[in-house]
Amino acid sequence: MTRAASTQTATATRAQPELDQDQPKLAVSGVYKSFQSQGKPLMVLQDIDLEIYPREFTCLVGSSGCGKSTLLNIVAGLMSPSAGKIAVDGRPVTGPGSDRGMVFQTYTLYPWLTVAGNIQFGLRLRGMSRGERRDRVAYYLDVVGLSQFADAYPKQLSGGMKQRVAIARALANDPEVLLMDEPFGALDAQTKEQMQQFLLRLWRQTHTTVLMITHDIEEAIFLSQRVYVMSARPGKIKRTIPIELPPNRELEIKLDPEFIDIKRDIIQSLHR
Ligand SMILES: Nc1ncnc2c1ncn2[C@@H]1O[C@H](COP(=O)(O)OP(=O)(O)OP(=O)(O)O)[C@@H](O)[C@H]1O
Repeated sequence: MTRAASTQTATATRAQPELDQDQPKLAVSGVYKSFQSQGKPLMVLQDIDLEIYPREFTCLVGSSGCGKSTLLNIVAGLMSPSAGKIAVDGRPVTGPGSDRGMVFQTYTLYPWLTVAGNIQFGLRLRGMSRGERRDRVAYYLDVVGLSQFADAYPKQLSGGMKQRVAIARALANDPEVLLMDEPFGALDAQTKEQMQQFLLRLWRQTHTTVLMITHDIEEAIFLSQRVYVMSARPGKIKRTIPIELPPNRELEIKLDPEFIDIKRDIIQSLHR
């Protein structure tokens, strides 16, 4: 088999794994988190339970300071919970791991590496052969529409392009779950909408399981199958809202009465 063919096969295998839809890909059970603030405990998360199923795109919304990033950092293994458990495919999370890819709001690309160098950084650390790395980088550059920019440096890219590289870098490591913390928060309104369309198309192509934080309620509805609404501190899951819109969504759907009803419902939940 040629290398290109073997990459295509590997990619097809990644895109359509055997799935047990009854088993959550990511399970968060009874998570609490307190910090010490001015000598006193500050409870930030209280009894958080989440179950995210294979291929689901889910968003977490909540007011500023309610503990969204804290929760995502705990799921990423960057912080320990005060109580409770996290599991990916039933395996307990005890620290960071390649089963969870992370994309942050601020650009976290290595400025001294090219776009291709950034995407293959983790693959090199994992000891992947040069040929495999080259194929995988080419595949993900194509997926995010940046093949022409393989040799460019981050400073030569727009904000939206940098985030596409960050997403490609996370996906190239084949994570079981993609975690995103306000990935489009720093972009202007128009680029943000382009990125939402891009991310939805990408998700339809790869069917990665996603947990994303956003302040933007329209963004959450547009992208998700399910939206979790958190209460103000201490953050609890106040509501879980299934988004029963068609999977093939275009931006115009944001003007649809059904979309607006869901938005009103989420806003009222946040204010209640
Ligand atoms: N390391 C820390 N030590 C003490 N307090 C912390 C620490 N990290 C976060 N906090 C506090 O925990 C609370 C939740 O913070 P977090 O960043 O998780 O909220 P958030 O919902 O993501 O907010 P935003 O939407 O504004 O980003 C805040 O009051 C914050 O000040």
